[in-house]
Amino acid sequence: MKNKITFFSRFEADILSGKKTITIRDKSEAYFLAGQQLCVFTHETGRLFAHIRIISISPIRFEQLNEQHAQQENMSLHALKQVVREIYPFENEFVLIEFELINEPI
Ligand SMILES: CC(=O)Nc1ccn([C@@H]2O[C@H](CO)[C@@H](O)[C@H]2O)c(=O)n1
Repeated sequence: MKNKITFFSRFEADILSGKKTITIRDKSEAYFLAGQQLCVFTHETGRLFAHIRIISISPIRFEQLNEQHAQQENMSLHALKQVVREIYPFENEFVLIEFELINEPI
């Protein structure tokens, strides 16, 4: 089982400060499991910058994104929808991955 995930580097600071605690992914990344510990890399350069533990993973549709998700992303709901649409222009079905930072290396 793959224990890696990548994020765009513009989200690194929010993840490391604990302000961003969810990510919305398409079904190509639906294989993660609650409890799993992941190494986190930047998408752009593949630099390891964090370790996280998956708290939960659940299906979600674009139109179900709400203010609570936006807060967990540390952005407005409008910005969150825009970001998701930029990354996944044609997708409607996603997985909501909730995570926490961990200190110990895997
Ligand atoms: C290949 C790769 O890295 N893909 C992605 C995909 C998503 N995201 C983040 O998930 C949230 C909603 O999609 C937003 O906050 C984005 O930050 C990301 O960082 N990187």
